[in-house]
Amino acid sequence: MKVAWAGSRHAVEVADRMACLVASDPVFRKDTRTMLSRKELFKDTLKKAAHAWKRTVELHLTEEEANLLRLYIDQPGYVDLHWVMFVPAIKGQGTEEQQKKWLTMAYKFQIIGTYAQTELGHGSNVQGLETTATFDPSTDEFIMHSPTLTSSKWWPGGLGKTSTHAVVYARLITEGKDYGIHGFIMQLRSLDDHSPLPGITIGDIGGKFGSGAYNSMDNGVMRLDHVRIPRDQMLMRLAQVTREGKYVHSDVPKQLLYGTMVYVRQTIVADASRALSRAVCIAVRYGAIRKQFGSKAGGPETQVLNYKTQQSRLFPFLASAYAFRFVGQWLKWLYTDVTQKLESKDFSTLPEAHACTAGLKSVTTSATADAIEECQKLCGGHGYLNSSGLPELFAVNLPACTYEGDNVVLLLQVARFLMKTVSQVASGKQPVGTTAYMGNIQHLMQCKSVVNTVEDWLNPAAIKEVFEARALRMAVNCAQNISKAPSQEEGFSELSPDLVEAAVAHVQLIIVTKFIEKLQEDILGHGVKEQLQKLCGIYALHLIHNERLGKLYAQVRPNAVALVDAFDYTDHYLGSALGRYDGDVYSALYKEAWKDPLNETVVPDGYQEHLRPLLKQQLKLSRL
Ligand SMILES: CCCCCCCC/C=C\CCCCCCCC(=O)SCCNC(=O)CCNC(=O)[C@H](O)C(C)(C)COP(=O)(O)OP(=O)(O)OC[C@H]1O[C@@H](n2cnc3c(N)ncnc32)[C@H](O)[C@@H]1OP(=O)(O)O
Ligand SMILES: Cc1cc2nc3c(=O)[nH]c(=O)nc-3n(C[C@H](O)[C@H](O)[C@H](O)COP(=O)(O)OP(=O)(O)OC[C@H]3O[C@@H](n4cnc5c(N)ncnc54)[C@H](O)[C@@H]3O)c2cc1C
Repeated sequence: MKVAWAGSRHAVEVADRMACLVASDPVFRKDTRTMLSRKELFKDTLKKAAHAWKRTVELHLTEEEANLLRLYIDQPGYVDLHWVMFVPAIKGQGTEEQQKKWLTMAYKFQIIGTYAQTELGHGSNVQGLETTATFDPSTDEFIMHSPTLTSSKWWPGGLGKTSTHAVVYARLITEGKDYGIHGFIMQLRSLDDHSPLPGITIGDIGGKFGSGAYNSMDNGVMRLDHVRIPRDQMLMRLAQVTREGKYVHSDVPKQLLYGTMVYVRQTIVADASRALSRAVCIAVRYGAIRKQFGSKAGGPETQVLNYKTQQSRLFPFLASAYAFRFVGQWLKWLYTDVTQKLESKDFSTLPEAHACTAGLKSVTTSATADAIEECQKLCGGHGYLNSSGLPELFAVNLPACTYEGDNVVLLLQVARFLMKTVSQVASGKQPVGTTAYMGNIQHLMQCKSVVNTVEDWLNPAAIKEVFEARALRMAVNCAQNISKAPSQEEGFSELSPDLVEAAVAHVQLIIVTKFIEKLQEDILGHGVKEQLQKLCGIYALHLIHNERLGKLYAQVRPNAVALVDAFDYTDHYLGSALGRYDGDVYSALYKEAWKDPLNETVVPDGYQEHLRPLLKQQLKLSRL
């Protein structure tokens, strides 16, 4: 099962090696992270990132190994933005010459970069950004400027205190005309003493949800006061400004400006499956240890994992973790395929790639945030302790519903794509890829489910048809209602809640389909495929048919712990007293409690000042 989860034997081996490297290095300790002040936590992040880089160089780690090392360190920081956004933005939007110049420095960490798009006033509406880049032909430079308070860059990770450079998104103005949003490489801080360059005001935007968690990241604010940069620091793969100031657009679609976001959304699906699997791992393992109430008087107490209510809340998450993992692996393939097509100037699959990455990012991160919260409840009181690992896991993954595109905004993008596809089908065009099912419109609009018995629900063809019919009927229903509105735009706006639901149904169909396709592959190991078939059934059916699932849950229960062991997480990475591999939960919880700074003294700070006078006063009152 570890191989099925990781994707290959090689993937299991590398992940194991990197996880153990991190777990055995004292610099990467994280058990007291939630007790650090913001300043201490930030410094700890700098230390870990520098140490990770040192180890990467010393051990000559490959890119795959270095990425895993960063993942298992498990502490958000500026390096994430550098590798996940800054480098890909230059790769996707820079010319070959620009890539050579900037990536050479970025790959050696001679510069640290971030992705500065969002502003105080606009995040979702990228076309509404206000920062300006005005070309000055007299000096062959762009003047980068924040004209209003709301144009302040706001949120970019690593911007606050660390980044030396950024890809900054700004409105390109030349020859008096506004050509809209484009990307520019800017140096922000001196490479000698790290002070901001003239005209740049920069800082951290402040503490965030939860303790520890995302507070390790210096999300930043930046204002630009007529800062000049050379013309060749505009990213010029999609469009160029000539020496004379002429704007020239390349023959590539302008949506490629959003390409970095497509790339990152795809990686976020993998992050979501990982976060969900960690929460499930903690809740399942703990559920096997925690006992509450006896079955008969004097008999042994019941493992809480044996309660049917516990199973019906928890096993859909276990199934979702596997479902998201497999769809994430497929999405990575889709992204690679689209990138290869783009390189040979075939842009036909771009809209589908956008819809798939946006939709899957949205559905998987929303489900993951909800599930982590529920896992906390599934662990009872102990789940609420920081030492369970769940509060931090929740706080770190909650913003994934917002960053890289608000989840509702992204689902509306999927809905727009679906409405276009429905109208193309109506005019006789055969849809392809993940919308191919819409071509089967005659049948799917009328068909009745072939399901008669409980067992029929486990037939993959039946499940798939149910999901196809549901998604198509919801999309067609929306399209029909939009066509009755005074205008397309008004109809879309009025029906947006229904459109979001239709988009979710389409995305869930993709997830179910990819799980079913995974089961058609050769899967090694005795009983592994059978377990995955049960999980696939649970994932699909819990979305539509909750009542009949009890039997499947009972079949999964004997292997539940093994199914989370297959995620192959070290105790260090899981970071949870409740989810420990050895099950020694109570001594771990007890030991963790003593690490709290409040326990440094027996009598707390503040006793003399506040507690004692209060108690003395009560003493006086009682004497009265
Ligand atoms: C302790 C644990 C440790 C864990 C470790 C952590 C691991 C770290 C891993 C990872 C780190 C990641 C850290 C996170 C970092 C976060 C970074 C950010 O947040 S960066 C900002 C993102 N900002 C957004 O995403 C804005 C969202 N808004 C948009 O994307 C757009 O503005 C949008 C789509 C909402 C509207 O776009 P329009 O204003 O141009 O309007 P329209 O008309 O809708 O679109 C025009 C056309 O372009 C297409 N389009 C839109 N987006 C596209 C795209 N991306 N690709 C292709 N086409 C696209 C559309 O389909 C439409 O096409 P037609 O004209 O209908 O054919
Ligand atoms: C932890 C974190 C890290 C981040 N890192 C970066 C970074 O490195 N670089 C960067 O540039 N940005 C970053 N961001 C910013 C992030 O990308 C934006 O917050 C995100 O795109 C959402 O935009 P917004 O904040 O403007 O939300 P808004 O768009 O203001 O959303 C507010 C509400 O309005 C709703 N809404 C908005 N538009 C519509 C619509 N058309 N129809 C229906 N409902 C709508 C949304 O659903 C939401 O409920 C980060 C954000 C966070 C939280």
